[in-house]
Amino acid sequence: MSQLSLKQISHAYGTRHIIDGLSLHLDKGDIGCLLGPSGCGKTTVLRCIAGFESITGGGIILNGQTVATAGQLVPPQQRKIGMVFQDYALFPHLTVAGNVAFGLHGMGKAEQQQRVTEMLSVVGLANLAQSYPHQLSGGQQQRVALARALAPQPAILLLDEPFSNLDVELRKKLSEEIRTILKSQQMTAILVTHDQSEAFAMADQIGIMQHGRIEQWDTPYNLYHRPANRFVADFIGEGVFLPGQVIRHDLLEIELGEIRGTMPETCCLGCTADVLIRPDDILHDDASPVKAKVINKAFRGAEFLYTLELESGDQVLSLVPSHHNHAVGEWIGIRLEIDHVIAFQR
Ligand SMILES: Nc1ncnc2c1ncn2[C@@H]1O[C@H](COP(=O)(O)OP(=O)(O)OP(=O)(O)O)[C@@H](O)[C@H]1O
Repeated sequence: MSQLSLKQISHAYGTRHIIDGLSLHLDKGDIGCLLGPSGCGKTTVLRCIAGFESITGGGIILNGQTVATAGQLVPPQQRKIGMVFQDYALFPHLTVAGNVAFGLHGMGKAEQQQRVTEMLSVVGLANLAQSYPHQLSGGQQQRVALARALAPQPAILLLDEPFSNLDVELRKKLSEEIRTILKSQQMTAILVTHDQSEAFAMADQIGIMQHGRIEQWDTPYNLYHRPANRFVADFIGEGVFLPGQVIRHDLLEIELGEIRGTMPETCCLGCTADVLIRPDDILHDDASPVKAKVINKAFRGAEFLYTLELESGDQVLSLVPSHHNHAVGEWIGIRLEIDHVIAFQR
């Protein structure tokens, strides 16, 4: 069942067009994410959904109700929206329980207390109900903020860079935990971030934004393996583009060998295409006749990410199990093992 639809929405600050005919759709219980470079308009989209900004074109439909069109705006407090921000925004003078109860006015005392207990148990903080925010860690404070936002059972939850004040390890853990909590509540949510691993850990659908538009709205898997254009291919994951000759409509040749797969229509026979090579497409293989020189290496625990120079001078990346510890300057054997072609016209 559809919970949120943005239909060709536009927004301008004065004469500056920030959002330009942007559409997306979420069903109930879906977690969406807007991911893109700084300034592309992610927060502005969130503010339009919340009702803090009006739109200059298109429409926003939330839970079956049109909440915004050009010139018409349902005020934020009538939209049943929950929000979680990066700075937690907890009330320092209220206990954890008091913070969670804050949005529950209009409810009987006993019912309110029951809801607070239930939400604190959902976020795993039942034992901290009487603590104050300053007595909690950053991750715990963010879970209180989440419980507070979920308590009034909003139609949708908006999360604006919710983990950016936390260290990398905690971010990863908390994004997985919060996804589990949202799914357990069947809560529809939109997350804004510029951290790809956060987006991948949390979202069912991700919109890659550039200049106020969504370049591709898709699952994390498809964004990585089937990027719709060069911008998305560049933005998502790691990799390099190598020149390739289009030999047939289903065959390309690059320096490292032939690649089979369906070519995009824009790549004509005989043309040179730019072929995306991910680090997991290049395997280290001592027996391979193809050699490459180690230019750089980054230790990642289980793996090294090697930057390798081919004979032509072009560079590729390769993820290699970290017990293969080669020195910079060394030539190592590599083999191309690529599942499908991602190529764009030059
Ligand atoms: N209140 C405002 N008045 C004028 N321009 C604004 C206002 N808020 C944002 N902008 C501009 O709108 C553009 C989009 O801003 P927005 O905050 O939506 O981007 P973002 O993708 O969320 O960026 P970031 O990742 O850096 O938070 C930016 O160029 C910004 O300078």
